[in-house]
Amino acid sequence: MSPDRLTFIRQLPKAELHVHIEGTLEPDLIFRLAQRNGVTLPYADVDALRAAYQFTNLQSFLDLYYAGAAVLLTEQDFYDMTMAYLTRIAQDGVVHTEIMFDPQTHTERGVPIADVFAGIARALREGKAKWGITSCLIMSFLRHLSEQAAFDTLDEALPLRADYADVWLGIGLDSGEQGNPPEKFERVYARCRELGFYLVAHAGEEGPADYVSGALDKLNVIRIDHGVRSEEDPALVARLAARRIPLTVCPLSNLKLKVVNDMREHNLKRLLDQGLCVTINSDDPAYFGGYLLDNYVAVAQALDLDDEDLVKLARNSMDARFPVFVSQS
Ligand SMILES: Nc1ncnc2[nH]cnc12
Ligand SMILES: [Zn+2]
Repeated sequence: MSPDRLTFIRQLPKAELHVHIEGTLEPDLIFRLAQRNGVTLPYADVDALRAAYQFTNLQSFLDLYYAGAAVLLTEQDFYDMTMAYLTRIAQDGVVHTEIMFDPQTHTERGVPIADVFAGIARALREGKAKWGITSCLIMSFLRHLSEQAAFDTLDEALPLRADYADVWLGIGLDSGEQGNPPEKFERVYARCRELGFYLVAHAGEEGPADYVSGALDKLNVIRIDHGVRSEEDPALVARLAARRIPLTVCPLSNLKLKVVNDMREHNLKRLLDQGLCVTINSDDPAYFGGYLLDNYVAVAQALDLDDEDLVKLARNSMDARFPVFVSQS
């Protein structure tokens, strides 16, 4: 790509709406934190760890992702991870980020949930002061765990809400999709809705289009994370277009997890052309080979996107921010 085109994309004001903060842990930071915390890793060095990043599907990635997150133990660790991510995206023209985190991954290892919130929020507040990047948190439930475990996590987190009223705005649902339909979390989402959180959920990444309909109908989400398999149901596509339900699509993730075999086959442009509010996101940039700008570049090249498409994608990302941010701007 020409330097001018890259500058054009970098300078578009962009929001990142689908990133797992644990998925921003770069191998060198994993090793540094492991050393600091006395955690032994089953890899000799950074290169050996990076060499293990060969995924065949979502689960093969999740196994490594949860293992990598095991180096996170203290408030400072969560701060360092989040600060590293913000430092990186500040160079890419990202003006706003809505970050998912998985407290259950940490509390089950004995890490206090208060330390998870404190470290991430401290970095987000500093990131706003330093670079003007606005941000918020989406606390996500692991869908391979039970409904009860999600309720327990919510109960543990709620006493912290007042301290993080400026950042904790959303609820999400992630981890292994197959066999864990949205309906499993219908009651938890109903409670979160009563509590006034913005609701999102992963659906239609590896799971069927039915899971996207389920997330809309049973969970009342305002955005769909991924959603690329919606294309298999034309009535659903029409509904997503008519209601302008944003899809937070993650192209490099889809390629690395073999949701698509070749970026040239990605349906992002087809969905965009059908009037859907498609956005571009990085998902787990440390594992999938690129941050937000890299994702824009990868699809621009593979799908031959023109400037109008790129402006539309960036604008969609700003329009699809949580309503409180849209109304402020
Ligand atoms: N792409 C993804 N899908 C589901 N859960 C995830 N957790 C982190 N990345 C994920
Ligand atoms: Zn994701």
